[in-house]
Amino acid sequence: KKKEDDAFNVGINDTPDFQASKPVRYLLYNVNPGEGFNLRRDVYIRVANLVKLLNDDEPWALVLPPWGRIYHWQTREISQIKLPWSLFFDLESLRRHIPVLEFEEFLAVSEKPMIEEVYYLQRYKEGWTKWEEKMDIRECLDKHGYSKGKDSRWHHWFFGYGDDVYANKFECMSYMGHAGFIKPFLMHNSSARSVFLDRAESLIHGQYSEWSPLYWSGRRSMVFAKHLRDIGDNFREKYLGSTDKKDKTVLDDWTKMNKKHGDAKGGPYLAIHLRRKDYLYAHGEEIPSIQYVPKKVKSILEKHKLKKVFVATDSPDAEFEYLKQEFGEKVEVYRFKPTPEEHEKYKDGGVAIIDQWICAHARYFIGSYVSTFSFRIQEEREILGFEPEMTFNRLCNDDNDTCEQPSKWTIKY
Ligand SMILES: C[C@@H]1O[C@H](OP(=O)(O)OP(=O)(O)OC[C@H]2O[C@@H](n3cnc4c(=O)[nH]c(N)nc43)[C@H](O)[C@@H]2O)[C@@H](O)[C@H](O)[C@@H]1O
Repeated sequence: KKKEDDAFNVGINDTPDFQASKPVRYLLYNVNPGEGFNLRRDVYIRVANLVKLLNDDEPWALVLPPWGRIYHWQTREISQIKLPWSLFFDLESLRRHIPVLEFEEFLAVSEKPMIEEVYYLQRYKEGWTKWEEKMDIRECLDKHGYSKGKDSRWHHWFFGYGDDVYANKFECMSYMGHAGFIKPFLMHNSSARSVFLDRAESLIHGQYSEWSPLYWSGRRSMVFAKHLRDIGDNFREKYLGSTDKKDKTVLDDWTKMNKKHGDAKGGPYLAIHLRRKDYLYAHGEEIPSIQYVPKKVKSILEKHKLKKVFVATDSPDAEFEYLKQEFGEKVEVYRFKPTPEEHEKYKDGGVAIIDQWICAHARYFIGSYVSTFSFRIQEEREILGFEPEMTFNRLCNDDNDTCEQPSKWTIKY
């Protein structure tokens, strides 16, 4: 009990008095295995805000799902499972929003490596014709990867911890609703100390969408880990002539930041996120081919009197070298390459975050069509206080220069 309270109390400074009398409960979750890193970040905000709402009535802590087995993390030479959130994010900042703990911390405060109840969220078998919020325990519809052993325990991969960790109860739940809609169920239909919601992407934002201050509180709390920010900052200073003081992008405790559009100036470079690889199949018709990129970017460089371009991309080196050539000698083109030690330590996920961080500090940013990787950069720039015109941009395909530009999801406090 003592250990549990310690885990809950880390960083929480507004715990209402009545909570002291109730033992903390733990919410765990996971997302559809096929989803990428940046959609997972969005699902975190939904679940975090559910925990925020639960804490209005009783003490709950969110157990952070270890990172691993993400389709896009393709560097085979490095191990990329059981990664803690502290590798990518600043836990102190997350804890200024809600109580969180790493999965291994949860195991350490648990008497047994056991999760009491698992609910696997799924669709309604009969489909739906009108949107209404509802939830029902139902037969399982799809392959879910949980199996009941002879020991009556439920077994699963559990982020790579499945040899030890098990669940006592497993059920499928058809669910249609925003994240907060499951709160009464968690409070009144379950008394489990730990509840695991699998396929948590089924919980939608609802009224707590990108337009709401609550969304943005969750989003603002997702500050990148300092070791990654430092690498990005060093790169900015060394190659792009960019420092926070000069560029007016100084980061403070997020709960104290309230930047206005135009407060941030950004470094003297244009950044572009060029999503390639599987994107060419998924959205090939909406993005330009490599040789068109410089043609489309040059006029923007001239307009903003910029001579440096930073490229964040998942494309192979040869494609980047080709792009560099196409820009010609007058434009300096950069890409971030980690040292082997940095790559080993911070993984593909960390390298991608460094790319996002450098893009977030550019004077002008151009993203890729509907990429969640680009969306998260746009949000970072909203937090820093850039003019929306310098952020919500994308390149059209080769035959078009007047395609629809990204929606301006501006920050709300
Ligand atoms: C086609 C769809 O695209 C969706 O991706 P999209 O929203 O761009 O964004 P993500 O869901 O983050 O997935 C893309 C992943 O590819 C890598 N990646 C992409 N761009 C860069 C980059 O500029 N630098 C670095 N270092 N890495 C990059 C990175 O691992 C990133 O998490 C996917 O979530 C869906 O599963 C599907 O694949």
